[in-house]
Amino acid sequence: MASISGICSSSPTLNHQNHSTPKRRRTPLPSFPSRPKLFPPRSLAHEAPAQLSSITKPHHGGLEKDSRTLWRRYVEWLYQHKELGLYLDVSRVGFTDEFVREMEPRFQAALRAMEDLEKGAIANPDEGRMVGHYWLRDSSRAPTAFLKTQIDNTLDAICSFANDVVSGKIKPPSSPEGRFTQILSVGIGGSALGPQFVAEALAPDNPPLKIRFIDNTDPAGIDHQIAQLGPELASTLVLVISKSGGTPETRNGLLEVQKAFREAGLNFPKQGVAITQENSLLDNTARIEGWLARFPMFDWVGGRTSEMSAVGLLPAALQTIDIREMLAGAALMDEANRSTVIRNNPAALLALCWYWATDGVGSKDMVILPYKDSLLLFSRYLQQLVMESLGKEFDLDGNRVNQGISVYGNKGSTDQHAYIQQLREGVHNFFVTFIEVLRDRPPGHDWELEPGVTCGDYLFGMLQGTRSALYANNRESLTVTVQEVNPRSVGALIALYERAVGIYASIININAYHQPGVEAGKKAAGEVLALQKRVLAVLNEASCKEPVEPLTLEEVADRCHAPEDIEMIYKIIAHMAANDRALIAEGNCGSPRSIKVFLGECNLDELYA
Ligand SMILES: O=P(O)(O)OC[C@H]1O[C@H](O)[C@H](O)[C@@H](O)[C@@H]1O
Repeated sequence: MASISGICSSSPTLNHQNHSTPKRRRTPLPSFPSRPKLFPPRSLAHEAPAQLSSITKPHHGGLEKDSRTLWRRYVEWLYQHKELGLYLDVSRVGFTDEFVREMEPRFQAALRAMEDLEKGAIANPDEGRMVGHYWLRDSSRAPTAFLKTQIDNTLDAICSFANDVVSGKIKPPSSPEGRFTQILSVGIGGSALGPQFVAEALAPDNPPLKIRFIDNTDPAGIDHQIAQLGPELASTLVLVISKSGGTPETRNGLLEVQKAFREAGLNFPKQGVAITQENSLLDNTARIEGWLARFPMFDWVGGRTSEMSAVGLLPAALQTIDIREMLAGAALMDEANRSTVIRNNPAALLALCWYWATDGVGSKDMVILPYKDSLLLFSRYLQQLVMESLGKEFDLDGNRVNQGISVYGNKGSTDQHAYIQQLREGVHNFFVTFIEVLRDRPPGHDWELEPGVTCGDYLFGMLQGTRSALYANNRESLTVTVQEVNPRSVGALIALYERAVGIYASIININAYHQPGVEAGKKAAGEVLALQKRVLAVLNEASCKEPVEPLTLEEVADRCHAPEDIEMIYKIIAHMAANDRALIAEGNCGSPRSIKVFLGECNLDELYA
């Protein structure tokens, strides 16, 4: 049985007295008259970002290649958080001193805005909301006592519930094991990506409860998860996670899982947990149906920054991941990111490099390359955090900017056998962020597969070799180094990127905390389903005729009063026919007929042969 003491062992508040202010190590270097200019300075427009794209970045004919100069730059700019053991190396990004000087005022303004945000300002003006994910790891910073109490009580409830489940005190009503052995998480976007990343990074090899995810409305994917659970459905704790409580994919997943419970003769509410905003559709459903537990999400926590809320903390705690250590790591990183000195503020340093590398307009992609299997999902997690925050059509002044930075990557050295070829020699449309983990194996577990060389040495060599090879061909990179993958370092990494995105968003003058674009997609999906209902009604009516009245595609479109949607109508019919959807004929006109009767008339091969 897993030790339950490890879940929420340490004291609830941060041990502030040993918080060491991050120090920059200065190796005394031979003095030289002035720092070598790595690039001709480039003027930076201070106008609205709309003009930013007019900047013509000086052709990077070549980055500085002298090794002694690079060593000096490495030492000069290396950020170290001694207590976290986290380093940030920006030396392989070629920004100039002039660039840093020119950006200083904008960074000071961004850091002031971040300070206001943490004090409870309406930092999400489009939705009129505060932005409070930083309060989740240091509730003393919440702007009101009420919010602080909510945060603390929720954390205590999470720890208590998780301890009771893991210990078997809370158990499923009827399961051979007599305890919960599985977690089925149903959620999407920020209600899945954080829990998935953290599970992959931190779950023990044999956790007391193994987690799996339904994060889509794909029937086959849902069937696969339920089939893999098999009889263990009876000992599965189902977490239904949705901040809004109304996301269609999550709702569909819930309905499908509840159907599986019915068919297995199981009582879903006794194994269901809801994590959602209070009084949401999901919350009310869970309350009325008497689910096992409900945990709140707060409107001032966005989906993509919810890993330190119940969304991420409950699934992690149920896997015996030490969530208070995650929170502590994030809090230490938050503290470092409040420095007003750019070079002592790792999040500001990241944002500075992102701006330089992408001209402040996203001209290059962000390739995330953790050289550690357990961090495989970090890039998927960052895709939402970075792209849903920065990918915006308008800035805060209404200028059309079409901003953003594209993110991709998986893990090294594996990706060296996939796309690094293009990075090394091909189109130069990216910069790389290496995530380096110094410890290869737990102490005493290392093994030399050849004299003096371990597997981890190869991984280290591959990372360093790739960094050098890319830089030799003028490809810029950052390196974030942690000692090992543990709750504290994962918490710190999450906090580092949450803050860097927030600072960068201020620099480019956009709202990082709303997502208007996704509503458009949801609306369009609703229109397709509404059209499908009209198509079915038309075909049902026609199928009542004896003999069946075959309709042409045009006739179906006309009867749907949607002649302009003829292509979508064809796709709808083709999809339904591929799934053998029968027409449930209205009234009592015979047995249901296959929709294929109509597809014949609508077959493109015949129609437009
Ligand atoms: O947690 P939910 O309300 O179900 O939302 C799930 C996801 O839906 C949308 O895609 C939003 O853009 C995401 O930010 C959010 O994480």
